[in-house]
Amino acid sequence: MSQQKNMSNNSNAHITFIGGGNMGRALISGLIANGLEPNQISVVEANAMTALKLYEDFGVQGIGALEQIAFDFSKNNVVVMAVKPQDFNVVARGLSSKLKHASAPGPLILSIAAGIRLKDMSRWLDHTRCVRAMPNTPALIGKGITGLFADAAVNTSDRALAETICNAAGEVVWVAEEKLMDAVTAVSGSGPAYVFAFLEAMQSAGEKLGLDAQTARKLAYATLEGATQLAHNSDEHAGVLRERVTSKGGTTAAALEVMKQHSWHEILEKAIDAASQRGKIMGDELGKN
Ligand SMILES: NC(=O)C1=CN([C@@H]2O[C@H](COP(=O)(O)OP(=O)(O)OC[C@H]3O[C@@H](n4cnc5c(N)ncnc54)[C@H](OP(=O)(O)O)[C@@H]3O)[C@@H](O)[C@H]2O)C=CC1
Ligand SMILES: O=C(O)[C@@H]1CCC=N1
Repeated sequence: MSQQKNMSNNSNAHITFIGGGNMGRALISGLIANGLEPNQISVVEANAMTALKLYEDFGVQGIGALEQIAFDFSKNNVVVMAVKPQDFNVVARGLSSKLKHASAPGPLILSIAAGIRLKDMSRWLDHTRCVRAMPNTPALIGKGITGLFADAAVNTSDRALAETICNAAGEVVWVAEEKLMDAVTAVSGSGPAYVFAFLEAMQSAGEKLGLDAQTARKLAYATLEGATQLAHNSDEHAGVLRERVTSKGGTTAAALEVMKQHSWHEILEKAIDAASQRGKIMGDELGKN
């Protein structure tokens, strides 16, 4: 069930994105669709073409570089750090010099960067009003899910503000320990890519069996969407739903047997574990700066 809250209630909020690439764009799209006015959002975006496209599509004003920012540091201000993890340190240190001039408590900083830990971002920013978020690209159509983590220093109203922003992109879950953000990243942050890879394989398998590309695509996409919604709306475990499709000695059993022989379940678990490990390594390495 959707937990979305309408952003139009946040009439004073101003959200500045630093980075308006794939994920920044997806979140901006969700926020605008949820009632935030374009003049409530700014984007600091190094790539002029990316910034122009955001302006054309959403009416959101682009700022070429951090140095050109003139923040109004009122209480509702939020800065979303949406640059690549490798660029985070430099951007955070640049932002830190701006934050020094802010009246307390300064803006809420919401980081969506994979791996970057709160203690490191707080150190680089010299700022503790920080929350970590891990959204995913279905945010573009308001169907995302975001994992959130904040440490005990972050108060209830800041948690609510972070949640409201992320709700514009879809559902929200909080995790109790920061290390679980790597698991969230591995399951749902990266997750759409696994699903798209699955769709690609379903479609190409259909084509190899003689279906034209359009028909194979339609069958694959509708099946994924229908099965996902069925599972979502059901109280039963996905395994029970799977068994209902699997007639004894039938076609599904033949397919599942091949998937079992190739350790499909284990492969997916290993892949998701690799993503989580990568998040931890990125956090360890980038945190040394
Ligand atoms: N893509 C996804 O599905 C998800 C991504 N994330 C996280 O979101 C963050 C962004 O990822 P994603 O959107 O995919 O990356 P992108 O590369 O698409 O977007 C980052 C954007 O920031 C720009 N940029 C780089 N340096 C600066 C700077 N100093 N000031 C302003 N803008 C700058 C980049 O420009 P240029 O291209 O010219 O370098 C680029 O347009 C990452 O930290 C990632 O971990 C989280 C969840 C899901
Ligand atoms: O691939 C990545 O590192 C980012 C984080 C989650 C999705 N994309």
